[in-house]
Amino acid sequence: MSNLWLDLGNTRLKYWLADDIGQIITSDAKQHLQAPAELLIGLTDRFDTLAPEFIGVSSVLGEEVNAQVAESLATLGIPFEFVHVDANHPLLTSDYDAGQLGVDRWLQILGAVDRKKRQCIVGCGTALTIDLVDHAHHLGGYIFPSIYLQREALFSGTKQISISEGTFTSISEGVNTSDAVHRGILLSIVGAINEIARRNPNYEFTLTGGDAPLLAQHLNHPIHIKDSLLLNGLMRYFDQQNQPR
Ligand SMILES: Nc1ncnc2c1ncn2[C@@H]1O[C@H](COP(=O)(O)OP(=O)(O)O)[C@@H](O)[C@H]1O
Ligand SMILES: CC(C)(COP(=O)(O)O)[C@@H](O)C(=O)NCCC(=O)O
Ligand SMILES: [K+]
Repeated sequence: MSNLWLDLGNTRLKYWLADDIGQIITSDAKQHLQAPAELLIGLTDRFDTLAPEFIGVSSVLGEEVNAQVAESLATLGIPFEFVHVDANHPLLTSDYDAGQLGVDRWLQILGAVDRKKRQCIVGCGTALTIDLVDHAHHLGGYIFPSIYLQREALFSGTKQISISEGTFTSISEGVNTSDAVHRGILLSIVGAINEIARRNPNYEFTLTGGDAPLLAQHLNHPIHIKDSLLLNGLMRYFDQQNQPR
């Protein structure tokens, strides 16, 4: 008995194949280059051989793409279900507009939620999200452009800044355009997360998403990195056996 869990984000398609006690058998993350349904078709042979009994899907790609993805999944002849935010879930309540909250943010919170804790969940994906959860009640949060989106915005929004390569490794002041851009962008995100931590001293911080390891290096307080938080949320949502790691 195995299940396939899909996370369709704005940059990458992630999938995990897990057994019925939530142990990961195989997983992968691929940039879908704005063609997730086509990428999925390319993966159907792999999914066929993995032969899951069920496919749980998280997608923030909108109804049109979701319909294409559903069409690709239907060719597998395996039951599948897209997750929708449940404002009255037994494990989690929220002040956020349930019709607007990204299902990935909601599942990341569901994957971490602990009613004995005050938690800050930071999603480090195409958009960077910060969500505050007080004893299993979601207070709300913030959305920022990721470091890459910020660099693209500077590139397209200015005449003289044509920086499109480079690494985000320091928040010390820069002495050339490329360093000033990369350090300024990194500082904007790291500074925001540190400010949220300063304002919420007794919150436990958990980072997830592709950029979590990069950002974590520059934070000046203890944090947890959990790269399978959304997966935990999917398994909890579909009521699979899994212990929060
Ligand atoms: N322009 C880019 N150049 C290099 N890597 C990028 C770029 N944009 C995104 N990425 C990488 O893709 C990953 C996106 O993280 P992920 O959590 O999968 O995002 P999402 O869930 O939004 O698809 C990150 O690891 C990030 O480093
Ligand atoms: C904020 C997001 C774009 C993050 O998505 P991601 O970076 O994981 O691709 C996604 O959660 C989303 O589309 N949210 C809808 C708007 C909201 O949460 O208010
Ligand atoms: K968009």
